[in-house]
Amino acid sequence: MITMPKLFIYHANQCNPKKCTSLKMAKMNKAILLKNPYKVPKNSLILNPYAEKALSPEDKEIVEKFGITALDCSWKEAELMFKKFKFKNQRSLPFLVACNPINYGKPCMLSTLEAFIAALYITNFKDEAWDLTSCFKWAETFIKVNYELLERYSNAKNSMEVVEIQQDFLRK
Ligand SMILES: C[S@@+](CC[C@H](N)C(=O)[O-])C[C@H]1O[C@@H](n2cnc3c(N)ncnc32)[C@H](O)[C@@H]1O
Repeated sequence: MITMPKLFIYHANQCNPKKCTSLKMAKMNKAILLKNPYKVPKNSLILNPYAEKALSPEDKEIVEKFGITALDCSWKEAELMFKKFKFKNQRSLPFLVACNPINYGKPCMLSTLEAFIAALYITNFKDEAWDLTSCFKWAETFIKVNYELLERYSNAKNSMEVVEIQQDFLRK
């Protein structure tokens, strides 16, 4: 049985609504859309590409208890947005390649949907990660292309080991 952790999205309204993965997730009842950044649940795990600490399986408890939050904004505004709001449990995702049509093939610039899929997979909510792939046709490809890395990250003990796996992969 699937027990999807709560997924929150602060939606900054900077997207093309036809292509926005967050709006689709909300429409499919996979995530809760927040219009006010101050309503972001303060203990949830915040997906921040600029955070110093990498997400690891050690974060499973936070995810289970408080859920995951992403900030859906334009990549042009993203760094500034994350500086503006002070969140508690901020984590970056380790090296993974985007498979969404806008940033296809680019490392680390994941869509909100891909970021949630990766976070769930690495914290060992794998069935839940696969379940989210129903939102877009290309989402399954994201897991398939990154499968080896996602598996390795999901077997790491902690954030340090996740970074070691990433370094080892990038060296080769
Ligand atoms: C910048 S928005 C762009 C969203 C795009 N409009 C869409 O439709 O998916 C993507 C969000 O996903 C999360 N995200 C993406 N890549 C990430 C990474 N490498 N590490 C952590 N979070 C990431 C962050 O919350 C980020 O703000």
